[in-house]
Amino acid sequence: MSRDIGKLSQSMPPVKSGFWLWTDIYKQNPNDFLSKERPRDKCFICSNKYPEHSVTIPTAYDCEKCYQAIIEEDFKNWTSGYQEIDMVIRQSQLNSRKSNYMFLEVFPFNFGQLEVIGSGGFSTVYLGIIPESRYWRQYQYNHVVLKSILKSNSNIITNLAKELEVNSKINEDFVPRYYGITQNPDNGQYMIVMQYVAYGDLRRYLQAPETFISWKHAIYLSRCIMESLYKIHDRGFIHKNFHTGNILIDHTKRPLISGLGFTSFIESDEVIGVMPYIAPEIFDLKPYTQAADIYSFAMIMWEFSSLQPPFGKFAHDHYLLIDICRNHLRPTITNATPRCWIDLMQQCWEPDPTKRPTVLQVLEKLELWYQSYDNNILTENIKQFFICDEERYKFYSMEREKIEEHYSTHPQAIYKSRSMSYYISLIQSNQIGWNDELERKPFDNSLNSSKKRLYPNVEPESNEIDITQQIDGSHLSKRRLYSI
Ligand SMILES: Nc1ncnc2c1ncn2[C@@H]1O[C@H](COP(=O)(O)OP(=O)(O)OP(=O)(O)O)[C@@H](O)[C@H]1O
Repeated sequence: MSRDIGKLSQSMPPVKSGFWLWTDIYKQNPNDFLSKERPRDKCFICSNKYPEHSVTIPTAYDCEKCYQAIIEEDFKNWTSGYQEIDMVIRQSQLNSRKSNYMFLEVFPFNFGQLEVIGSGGFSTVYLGIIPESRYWRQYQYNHVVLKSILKSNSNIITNLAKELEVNSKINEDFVPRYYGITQNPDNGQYMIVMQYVAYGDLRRYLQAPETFISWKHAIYLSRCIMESLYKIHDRGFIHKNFHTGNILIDHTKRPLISGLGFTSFIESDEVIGVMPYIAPEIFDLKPYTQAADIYSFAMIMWEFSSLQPPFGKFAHDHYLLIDICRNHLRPTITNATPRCWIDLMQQCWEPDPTKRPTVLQVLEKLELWYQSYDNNILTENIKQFFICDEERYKFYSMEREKIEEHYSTHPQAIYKSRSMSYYISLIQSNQIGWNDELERKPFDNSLNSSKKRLYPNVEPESNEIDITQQIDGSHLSKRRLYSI
């Protein structure tokens, strides 16, 4: 998994950073291109004065006008085969100076032997080696990731162009870098070329044998995730498919948010996602709001507390969905969870989206806990995190077999994104309306039905702890909480 962490690419040319096109002028005579003899305050090609600074070794790239001209001149030398995609790539190259040299390109299909490293609901993900390029760019590793798009529809090219555009525009270090696009000549399939993120997705990271997720680390990761979500919401975006498979952990153990622009692959009003992370109102055809991402985050919080994916011991079918939407079933809270974490999580998974906190409110709490933890300020909350850490140690000191059993999921628990259209139509055919649903309902048989479908091998018995009393004001029916 941590293939070549820390091993930087050996193949970088010894020139300045940024967008660098291997133009003929450079290839034929690098000395001429990088001459020290030229004037340092104006462009040696067009004689325009540089805005404020003088440069040490003047190149054609120091002048905005000539920079654009060189890039434009090169447009005739490449194409993806589709004008729509070419336009997005061209724009990213023209903007690259302003966007911290984030640019897209069309790669020849030359990535060495590809190795499958993951798959999502709509894609297979491969690892390949850094390809040859017309440009120079700084890579973190010798590898890049190629993502093939499995779902084909009539708009595949438009959608691919949209995905590239959204991701190149975000241009922040909390998303994995998109490098461009390539096409496999054997089957004509298009693949997105992107940054290789060393530790893979958060779900995998949480369960890796070498990982120890202390509460402090859980708070740190949650805080970074919410910081990124804040930036996404602040720009008016909604992620819409926020789950631990879409959060990648880089070599510094910092989370990156992937899957943005993902919904562009979907027919406009189709709901796509992983059932336990989708806010219940979405199944009632309410519009996506930022509060839906907050609900998904509650599930991620639960995953940090239990070290299991939500509803992992359940089949992800319409029985579970009815329990979630109509009976407000939520994952069982483990007894090794600090009170403040439970409170925040419960606020985030409120059935009524208007009662959920905003991303900023969540972020403020996480920041406060992180700072207190880091500075050893022993508030009541922090003491609880310390106590719960002791339970963590006990969990991690169990035999690996038991730990694996804890992680195991029901064979019909599906953590890859898929269309929810079928389930939505079932929910819609149900007579219970959204407003009735918000009334506090007694536990009903349908909940028992999904309980019966728990994965038989992993149904916990001996270590059940009933802490229903601890859940203040909960409208949830009696829940059994399992120690980890
Ligand atoms: N840039 C990357 N670097 C390393 N691993 C990656 C990268 N992108 C994806 N992966 C791995 O491949 C898996 C599948 O990724 P993909 O984006 O196709 O699906 P996903 O994120 O699980 O989303 P979904 O199922 O919602 O489509 C991820 O969960 C992760 O383990």
